[in-house]
Amino acid sequence: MHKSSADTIARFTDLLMDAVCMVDVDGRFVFVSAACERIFGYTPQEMVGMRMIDLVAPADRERTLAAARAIMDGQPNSRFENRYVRKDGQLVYIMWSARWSEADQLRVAVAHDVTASKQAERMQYTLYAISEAAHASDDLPALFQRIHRIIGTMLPASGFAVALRDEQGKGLRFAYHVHAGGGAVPHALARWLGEEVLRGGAPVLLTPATMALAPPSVQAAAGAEPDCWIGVPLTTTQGDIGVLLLQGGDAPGQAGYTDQEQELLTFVSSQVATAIHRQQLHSMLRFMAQHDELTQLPNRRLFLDRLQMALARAQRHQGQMALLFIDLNKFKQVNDEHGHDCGDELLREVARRLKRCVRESDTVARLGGDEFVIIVEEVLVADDALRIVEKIHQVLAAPMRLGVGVSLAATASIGVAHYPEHGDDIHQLMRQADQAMYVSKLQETHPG
Ligand SMILES: Nc1nc2c(ncn2[C@@H]2O[C@H](COP(=O)(O)OP(=O)(O)OP(=O)(O)O)[C@@H](O)[C@H]2O)c(=O)[nH]1
Repeated sequence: MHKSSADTIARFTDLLMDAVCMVDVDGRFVFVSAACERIFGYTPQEMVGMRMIDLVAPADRERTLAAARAIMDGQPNSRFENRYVRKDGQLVYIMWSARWSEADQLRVAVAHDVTASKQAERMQYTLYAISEAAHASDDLPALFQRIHRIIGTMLPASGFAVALRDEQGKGLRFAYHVHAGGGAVPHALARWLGEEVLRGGAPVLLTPATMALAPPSVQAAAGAEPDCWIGVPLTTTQGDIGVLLLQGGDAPGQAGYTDQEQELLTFVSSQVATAIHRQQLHSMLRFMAQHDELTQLPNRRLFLDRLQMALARAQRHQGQMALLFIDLNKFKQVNDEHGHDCGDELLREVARRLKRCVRESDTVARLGGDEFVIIVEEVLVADDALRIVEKIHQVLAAPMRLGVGVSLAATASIGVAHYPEHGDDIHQLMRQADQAMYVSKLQETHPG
């Protein structure tokens, strides 16, 4: 070709938005057009002579080499996609159109940067996945795990945490915190960053350069941890409900977070906040449907479920269990003499004391009025339940301070049913415990 027309073609090639590249049989760039600098971050002078495969994202190298071999075997490809690592460390998504020139022994290819549309696609997928997760999760821990997994596909992170405002709306409570290294306790830096984000109501990108913002004690506590973090507020229509924190990957040489990554996280954070808020409301409604409002103990419905499950467990393991029916004596008098509020406080205190008489795994429930029940699991001998009955009488006998100047002790009538001795279904056991309680009440009210 005449030199001046070759120069003209090269000039036009440089005007193209897509990059034209030529790669020799050894896989080295021998020509790249000007657009390469915009796409890959290297000047044409820097790129010529470099091995194409060295610029490809490691995860995409194997299939890129396979595609290059196929092209060199005479199979042109007009839609091959892979990712390159730019000079600044960012990933770019490229759609290639390439063919092999046998005469020149060169691969001639056009690179079209599809990063923006890939990111939009990814963002849409992420938003969709988060809203799916909100529907599919039964509780908050399950939702946090799903969100962690989804965001992990979008941004690298060695640590991931969700901190929510506590009930009083003042401090932060780490509701979820996972570190790739296995540690789960949020260290001082995460807590400080969370509080900063909440105070400012805006995202914070913490890099080695901005680390000096943290108080010296926090910097010292961070120690050798990688010090690149993004913190974004979780904002709903009700205001900021908490903070989402991401700690940079700790792979050697891994670049810290960028402003773009912070924007990305900020963009999805409102969807995350909505999902969490929705799940919080669900959990609250579920709790209200299953618990007694006054004492916060399980109500009759949850008690019946638990009893059914406890019985099934005992049957499966050939174990024993006990059911206690507890009815306060002369409770009406408390209301009549000291007022309903005082009666309420006594019921709350009785609930607290009953819980102290059994293990965490046992169930203390309020059936209504002054009637409580306890499911005691893994009973070894009948005496176990009797010991608990004794303990209940003791704890109720200690005076309870119920408001100004009122101090009362309570007494109760207690009936016990044992599985398997008194029946093998919940109705038989409940009948037995109720009758035993009634007998005890008669003895209390008509001694002798
Ligand atoms: N303060 C308060 N009182 C309640 C509540 N629910 C039921 N009560 C009252 O509890 C009292 C229960 O009355 P009873 O079943 O006769 O109980 P008691 O006085 O202990 O009678 P005995 O069991 O025979 O000793 C009633 O006066 C109810 O109005 C509540 O949530 N708060």
